[in-house]
Amino acid sequence: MTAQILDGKAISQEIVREVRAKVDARVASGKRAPALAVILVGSDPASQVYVGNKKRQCENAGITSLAYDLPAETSEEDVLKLVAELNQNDDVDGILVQLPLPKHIDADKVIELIDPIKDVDGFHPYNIGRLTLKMPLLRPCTPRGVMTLLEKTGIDLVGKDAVVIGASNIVGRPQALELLLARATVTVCHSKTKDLAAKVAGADVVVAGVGIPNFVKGEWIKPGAIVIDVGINRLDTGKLCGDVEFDAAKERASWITPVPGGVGLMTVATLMQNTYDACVNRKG
Ligand SMILES: Nc1nc2c(c(=O)[nH]1)N[C@@H](CN(C=O)c1ccc(C(=O)N[C@@H](CCC(=O)O)C(=O)O)cc1)CN2
Ligand SMILES: [Mg+2]
Repeated sequence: MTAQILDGKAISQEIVREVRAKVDARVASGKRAPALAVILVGSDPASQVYVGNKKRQCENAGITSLAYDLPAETSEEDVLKLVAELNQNDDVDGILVQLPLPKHIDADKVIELIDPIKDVDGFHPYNIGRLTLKMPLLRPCTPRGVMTLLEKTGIDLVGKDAVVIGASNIVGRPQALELLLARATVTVCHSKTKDLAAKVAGADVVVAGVGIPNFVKGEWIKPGAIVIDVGINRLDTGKLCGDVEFDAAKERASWITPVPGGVGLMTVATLMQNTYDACVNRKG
């Protein structure tokens, strides 16, 4: 079996077009466009690419983006002060702090200060709590983007055995909650998991988000499984690759996401949806 490609490029463009239509209707009715504040501390090259993609998609979606590009030496106190100001600014609907932050800044502290109604990354304990309790409000972009990719492709998850590899706050944990909401049976694997190969071999759906190139071997994949690769690893050659051995896995899977061109693009498109949603939640 050769897998079909879950096309993050086409579906992310569709999502951004849908957001654009809603923003245009909103502006035509006399309301202002949604506004997103993006805070980038330092000059990590990957983060610069991601933030650049976010700003470009804001333009495509008709969302106003406000850039706060701060030097790496910015103190934690100054970042917290900026977040507090943006919380109070009625013209700002969404606040995003690009991760990772430099080591001297406590990311949990910064995230917890963001007003949950403006938390378009969905990382605040309030929003994660709501997702846990089956009452989602703003949902983390990567896991929500994965769910949209599956929904728009017509893939039903009810009753499927899903294995999530990686238990990070950004990907693994919220992804498990999303899959549970879609009524899959979910196993979360991490660095201490015993016999990962066997867990993966039993899975109808595999979501890999560990950040290690080619960590998931193609031969582990159950024939016909759906493979979602959240990893974006930069090789010394400059090439991007995922956490899954793509060429081998695609010979066994029924559906697979490419890297690049898969989940990463959905993350950014979902941020546009979340920013629109945050604006409507705040302003009607
Ligand atoms: N505040 C946040 N920080 C981080 C998040 C997040 O959701 N919020 N997730 C990741 C990185 N991420 C978002 O910021 C992200 C990852 C990938 C892409 C993307 O466009 N990927 C492209 C390839 C881009 C490239 O050339 O490198 C693709 O996969 O095709 C955008 C955003 C960590 N930090
Ligand atoms: Mg994300």
